[in-house]
Amino acid sequence: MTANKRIVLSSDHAAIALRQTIAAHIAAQGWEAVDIGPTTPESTYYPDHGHAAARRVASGDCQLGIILCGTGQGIMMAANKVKGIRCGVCSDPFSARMIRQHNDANILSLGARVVGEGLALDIVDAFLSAQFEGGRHATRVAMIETAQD
Ligand SMILES: O=C(CO)[C@H](O)[C@H](O)COP(=O)(O)O
Repeated sequence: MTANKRIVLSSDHAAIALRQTIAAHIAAQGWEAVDIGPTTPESTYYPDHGHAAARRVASGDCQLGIILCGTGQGIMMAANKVKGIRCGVCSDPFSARMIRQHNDANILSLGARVVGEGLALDIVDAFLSAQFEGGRHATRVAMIETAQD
C-alpha cells in the first residue's frame, strides 16, 4: 500500500493543470500530495520550482517528488543540482519504472507539452508503484552520489 508517503509536486506555468490533475490522482490512491504550486498562470521560473521541490525531498520532508515544466527538462536540471536528488524526465511508463528500479530516482519530471493527461497518469503510476532493486544497482547509484569533477 502506498499510503502515508508524502509526494511533493511543483511546476512552472506550463504545467499547472496537469500538475493539479496528478495531485488529485495520487491523493485518491492514498498518497499525501504536497502541492507547492504555483497556482496562477503568470509566466514563472522553473529553476525556482525545481529547486523548491528538490529541497523538500532532500530534507526528508517528502519521500518522493513529481515536477513538471513544458518539456520536463529544465526543471529536471534544476532539481538535480540539489545534493541527493536523482531526477529523470520520463515520457513512457517503462522508463518511469526503471528510474525507480535501477536508478533509485526520487523525483519524476514530466513535460506537460510532451505527454497528454492519460499517458502522464500512467507514467506517474509506474513511477510510484516501482521499488528500487538494490544489488548491483546500489553500487552504481552510490557512484553517482560520490562522483566528483
Ligand atoms: O519547458 C520548459 C523548460 O524546460 C519551460 O516550461 C519552457 O521553457 C517555458 O516556455 P515559455 O516561457 O515559452 O512558456
